[in-house]
Amino acid sequence: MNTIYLVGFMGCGKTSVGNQLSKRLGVPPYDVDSAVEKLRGQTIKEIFYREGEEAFRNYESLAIRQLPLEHAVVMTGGGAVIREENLCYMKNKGIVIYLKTSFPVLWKRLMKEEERQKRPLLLTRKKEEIQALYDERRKQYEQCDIEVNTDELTTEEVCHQILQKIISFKPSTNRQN
Ligand SMILES: Nc1ncnc2c1ncn2[C@@H]1O[C@H](COP(=O)(O)OP(=O)(O)O)[C@@H](O)[C@H]1O
Ligand SMILES: O=C(O)C1=C[C@@H](OP(=O)(O)O)[C@@H](O)[C@H](O)C1
Ligand SMILES: [Mg+2]
Repeated sequence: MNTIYLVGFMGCGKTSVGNQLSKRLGVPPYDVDSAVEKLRGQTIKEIFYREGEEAFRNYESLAIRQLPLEHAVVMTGGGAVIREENLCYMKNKGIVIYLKTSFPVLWKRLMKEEERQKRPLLLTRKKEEIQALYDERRKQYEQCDIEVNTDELTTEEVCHQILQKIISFKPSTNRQN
């Protein structure tokens, strides 16, 4: 089985759906944020505050390349696609799935205090700045292989749609090995 990479903005459900999907497929889940935390022995929040976002992006890019290339579900962080080379790498190695969610729905999910506290960008930027980030990143997310709109779906339903869509997915012939 090709590795499945989940991408999309913070709060679209990559971590929750990825955990369910990996169970359904009987393969391990790899959350890139968790891999970075393990690599550095600090939380994402601590890394942002102590070392800065650029350092976090370097660890994130490294973690994506250290994960297995087969039989796995990989949940990226929302900013993993900022670096074009990360998106190219994932598209080349596996199937990239975009969990598409409208900004008002994301905002509602992210404003729960426990969700907000986990995400340094939400603690340091205003709503308009986060919306601008969302608009800016959309172009990158839209280059993925498969899209699933999560607005009206439960995480189980998102998982089900992914399973249906990957059955008929044909990888492009210009992949590089
Ligand atoms: N389809 C969904 N419907 C309702 N709530 C969701 C859905 N997907 C995720 N959530 C909730 O949104 C929050 C963020 O989910 P998470 O999986 O951490 O997203 P991500 O990893 O993409 O940032 C969690 O509280 C989660 O339960
Ligand atoms: O969008 C981003 O830049 C980030 C998203 C987070 O992951 P989730 O998308 O899982 O929240 C995490 O990687 C970090 O806080 C930065
Ligand atoms: Mg996550």
